[in-house]
Amino acid sequence: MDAIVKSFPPRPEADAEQATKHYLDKPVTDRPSREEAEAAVRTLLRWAGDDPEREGLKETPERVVKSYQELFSGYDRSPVEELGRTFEEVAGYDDMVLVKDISFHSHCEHHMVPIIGKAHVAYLPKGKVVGLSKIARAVDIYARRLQTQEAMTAQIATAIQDVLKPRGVAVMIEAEHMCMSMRGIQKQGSTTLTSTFTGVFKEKPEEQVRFVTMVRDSRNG
Ligand SMILES: Nc1nc2c(ncn2[C@@H]2O[C@H](COP(=O)(O)OP(=O)(O)OP(=O)(O)O)[C@@H](O)[C@H]2O)c(=O)[nH]1
Ligand SMILES: [Zn+2]
Repeated sequence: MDAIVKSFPPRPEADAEQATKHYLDKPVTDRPSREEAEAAVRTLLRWAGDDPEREGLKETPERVVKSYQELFSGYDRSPVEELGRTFEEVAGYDDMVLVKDISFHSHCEHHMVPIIGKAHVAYLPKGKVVGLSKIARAVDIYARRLQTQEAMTAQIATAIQDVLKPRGVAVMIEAEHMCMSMRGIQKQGSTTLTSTFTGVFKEKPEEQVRFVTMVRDSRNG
């Protein structure tokens, strides 16, 4: 927790509770050196039963560490910062904004194998809107961390609710977990659906229905 607090200074106006939430938006841990990370990959290669010194694997630890930097780049980026760039000139538009079929690749925190899916994110604006790409960026940042689907769904909704303060947020994620298809129970093609609602979406079931219908309709169309 100390490392987290030090790494991400609070905005001056934030009170203590908000500030804690804000830090958690961008977790930071004490990182090993690149050399230590490469040594860990060599250990795993040996654990898998191969020889890290053979020609084809010589540069693999370096490649794996580089690819981890990309696959887990979400730890170095802040969804709150991305969502902070809002604008108000939308001619009074205050109905649902839905960004659907945002494809993502994540990794499950239990097995560190891929979760591949799509996120559908909607909000009901109150005064201000956010650039559409910023919603997809927020999804991407959370996806590029170790995740459970439930946590990722909640994190996206909370970030949009906290930063944009809209009348409500709806998030639905559908994903395939490779830890269920490649190993373990080995069920290919099963999809997990999660959804979460805040504000008006939470209070009014008809708004939830409208969200789900729009997600489905846009898919069929
Ligand atoms: N709720 C939830 N579970 C997940 C997610 N990703 C993976 N899991 C599950 O996490 C569980 C971990 O179960 P454990 O019994 O601790 O680990 P395991 O022996 O590898 O489990 P099996 O996958 O059943 O072989 C499994 O049931 C996975 O299917 C996720 O995003 N959400
Ligand atoms: Zn898993």
